[in-house]
Amino acid sequence: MKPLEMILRNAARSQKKIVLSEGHDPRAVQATIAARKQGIARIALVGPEAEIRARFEELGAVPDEGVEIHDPATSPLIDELAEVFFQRRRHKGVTPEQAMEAARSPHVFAALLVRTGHADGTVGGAVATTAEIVRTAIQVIGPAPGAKLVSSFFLMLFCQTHHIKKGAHVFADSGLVVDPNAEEMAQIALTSAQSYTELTSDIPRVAMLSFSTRGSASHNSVSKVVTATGIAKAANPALLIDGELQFDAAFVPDVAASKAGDSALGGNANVFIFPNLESGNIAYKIAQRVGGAVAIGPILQGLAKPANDLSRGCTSEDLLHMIAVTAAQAEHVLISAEA
Ligand SMILES: CC(C)(COP(=O)(O)OP(=O)(O)OC[C@H]1O[C@@H](n2cnc3c(N)ncnc32)[C@H](O)[C@@H]1OP(=O)(O)O)[C@@H](O)C(=O)NCCC(=O)NCCS
Ligand SMILES: CC(=O)OP(=O)(O)O
Repeated sequence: MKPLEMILRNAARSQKKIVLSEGHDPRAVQATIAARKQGIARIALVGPEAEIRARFEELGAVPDEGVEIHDPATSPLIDELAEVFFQRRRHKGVTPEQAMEAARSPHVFAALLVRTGHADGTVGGAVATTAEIVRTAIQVIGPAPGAKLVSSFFLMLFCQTHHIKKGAHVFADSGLVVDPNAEEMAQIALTSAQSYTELTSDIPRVAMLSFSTRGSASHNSVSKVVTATGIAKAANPALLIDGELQFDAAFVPDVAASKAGDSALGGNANVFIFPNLESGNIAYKIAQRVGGAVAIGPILQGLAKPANDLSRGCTSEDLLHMIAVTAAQAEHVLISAEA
């Protein structure tokens, strides 16, 4: 089964409640209608109620029983949520009044719904910037137990006829950590490998990317990738990981044979770890806009509960896919908690 079909099918089976923090955006309402029609998830839309209802009317639809609308301005949950925010941020000098003001912001309200168990995961960022969505997720939901670094990845689906290699690939970090040091790059690799397995049920093959393969160039940034690879290998000796490699040596078996004949990846990596956000963000947009890949993300990893971002250039279909991915992550949070 194709990875996206599998993710959509698993989401439909789990029936999670996913919050969209930009509930008034036409793409959010379109994605809600599609998610309900395909039975992918229950949806909570956060935003001004009148505007959200107007969007449904414009689309000739009405919210069904699987859709909740939460208007922070009138919500009966606001006191409970503001108190939770206050308790989470009082050590930073936040006052109860400031907590109430923060809780009325749709992104904070949505993250608080997840934090308090009123919903299973949240999606925003079709309008807001990544920085706003990520800061809210870190502050309200917080890192998973034992996780030091929150990072992000794109699930890249190569499914066009011209894609020689089809299937799901991970590009990380393409959305969040701007300039990771070696320790952080190793952490991104380890978490991304785990995310790949969670979403595809497949074995991760991790390439640590650089502009150099096996010492073909020498520079501090190349050394960083070599060190990061060593740290990740030491932390998880069973992980199939190699670096430093250029993208062609990680993706094209013939090039791998000539540039890195000893590589255990053999030019068949499926998880690509970029040395910094510049390369990761630019690479995903080129693969999407020139290469025709489906790009789902930025998917956040290392959080206690799922909270995901979008590109402001996203379509309602991208949002639908992100709802399904968020539901899949929520299912894994549940499984880990039960284990
Ligand atoms: C995500 C981002 C906003 C965090 O930036 P920041 O300036 O460090 O944020 P702040 O200093 O306000 O930190 C907010 C909190 O998050 C924590 N934090 C920041 N980055 C973190 C990370 N990667 N993992 C875990 N915690 C993190 C900080 O420790 C801080 O915690 P505190 O408030 O409890 O002290 C920043 O990394 C960023 O702008 N990234 C690029 C996003 C972007 O533009 N991407 C391109 C488009 S996708
Ligand atoms: C992920 C990303 O690049 O987001 P945006 O396009 O909104 O900046």
